[in-house]
Amino acid sequence: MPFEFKETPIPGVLIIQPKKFGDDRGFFMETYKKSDFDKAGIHESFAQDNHSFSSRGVLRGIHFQSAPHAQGKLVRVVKGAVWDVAVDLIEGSPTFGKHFGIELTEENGTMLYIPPGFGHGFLTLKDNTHFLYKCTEEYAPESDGGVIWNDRELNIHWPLEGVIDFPLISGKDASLPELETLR
Ligand SMILES: Cc1cn([C@H]2C[C@H](O)[C@@H](COP(=O)(O)OP(=O)(O)O[C@H]3O[C@@H](C)C(=O)[C@@H](O)[C@H]3O)O2)c(=O)[nH]c1=O
Repeated sequence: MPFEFKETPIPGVLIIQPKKFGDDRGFFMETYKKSDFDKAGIHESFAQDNHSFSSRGVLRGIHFQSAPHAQGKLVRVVKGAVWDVAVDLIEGSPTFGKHFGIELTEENGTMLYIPPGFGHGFLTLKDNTHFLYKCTEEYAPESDGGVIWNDRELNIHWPLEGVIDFPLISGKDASLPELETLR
């Protein structure tokens, strides 16, 4: 199989390592294949592909879309590096409020699958970071939701040291509510 799927401490969140075929020209890799993802338990189909570009120290998140537009996401970095975080925001989940973080870089090519209903955010660790992701549902701004990046209860350790003193965030993200409001 051209992918290695690894479980994380949060059921449903998967680390996916694609296999790179390098040669004199560069490399080739598959980044999504329905049959292999199905075998690994990812049965959702994807409806939208996104690409964002950020300078170093940008923090986007923590975002989700609520039902019926909840989005599963398959995320990766093609240039630069991020600290990527998935947060379980599924009501009644035994791991509600728990998060998983991982470094995704141009070099490691690692991908993360974040199930529908989860929150997602990332901090860019390098300048000129290009972030690509597939979503299982289309953008539905009326279903937009989020949690503030530095929520005390979530207690996410964003690796800001050596990157930036305070992350660059959008006005929208600066006014996101605390986790408590989702209960
Ligand atoms: C997400 C999105 C935004 N937009 C528009 C709305 C707005 O004018 C502009 C920027 O939107 P945002 O500020 O929401 O972009 P951004 O902060 O990059 O939002 C993204 O953050 C990461 C963490 C995610 O997980 C994504 O699902 C998405 O929520 O792009 C679309 O047209 N389609 C989309 O799918």
